[in-house]
Amino acid sequence: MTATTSGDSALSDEKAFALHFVKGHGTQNDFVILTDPAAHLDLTRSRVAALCDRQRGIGADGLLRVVRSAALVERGVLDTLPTGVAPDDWFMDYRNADGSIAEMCGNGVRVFAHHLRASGLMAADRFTVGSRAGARPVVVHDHDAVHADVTVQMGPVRRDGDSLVRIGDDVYRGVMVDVGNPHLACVVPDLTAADLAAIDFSAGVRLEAEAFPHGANVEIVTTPGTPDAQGRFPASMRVFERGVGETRSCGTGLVAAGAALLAHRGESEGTLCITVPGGRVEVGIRADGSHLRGPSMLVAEGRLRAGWDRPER
Ligand SMILES: N[C@@H](CCC[C@H](N)C(=O)O)C(=O)O
Repeated sequence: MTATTSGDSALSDEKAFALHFVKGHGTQNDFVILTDPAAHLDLTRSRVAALCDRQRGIGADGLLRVVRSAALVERGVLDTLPTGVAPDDWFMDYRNADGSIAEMCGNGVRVFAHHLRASGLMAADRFTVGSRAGARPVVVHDHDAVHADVTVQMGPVRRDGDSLVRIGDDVYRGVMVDVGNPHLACVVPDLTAADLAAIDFSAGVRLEAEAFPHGANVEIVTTPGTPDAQGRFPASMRVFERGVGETRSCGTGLVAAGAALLAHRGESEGTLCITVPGGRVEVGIRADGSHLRGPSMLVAEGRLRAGWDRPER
């Protein structure tokens, strides 16, 4: 998987003057969306990091490139199409705020699907979004130009044993969960909402390197409460994302937390309603897959100016 390097594809060339972007978020996990069907943009790590920087660029937790799946293979960005992804599917080419590539982004898929519907790139409410972790079927329950309610089928959830993370002087034990990307989901008995809010992520998180050779996202979660009228277990979560830092929500992290919460109850299937700093999302875990349902907002759009990524004079 390599980035394209041809001279006609730089984000800073004359074509970039007309490069349109949309800014959106899913429970305040925010993204810059660039529509680039034929994969002409050269998304180098430093350009993505500059664009996502909240001082130097537009600012976001991540970047979503809207691209035809086949184009990524033709341009050498992907070696082959991931499982279940068809050449004509729209592909969410996801990058973290530091410019690194991640396999999947659950909130990103919700916002991506909303953008496809709101922009007219997709005419149906049910379709499949390609990701590096494979095909992700979505349902856009309702939408307008700004708001949407979207369900994403998040695929299999694999629990891989236990590990720990150090945050400041505290040690949290958790379950290693693979949702296409790696997570350590720590359910902390007796943790109150106030305790959760008081956790200090400012010095980052320290994982066991042998458990996560490629790093991981870390979720700290309260134990599940009494089910609501729809039978959904409530819980609260904060997350520290690989390649980003603390974010106000993380869709794959919510699914990982859901699996860990159910395991904590001695169960393998169920539905949860998890509160994060940026809002509330429904998570369902079943033997044959998982889902994430929640809001998406598209809040702004604009154009990048040519030369935006050149150093200051
Ligand atoms: N915010 C995302 C996850 C994005 C990728 C993650 N930071 C990683 O590196 O795995 C989500 O909503 O799932």
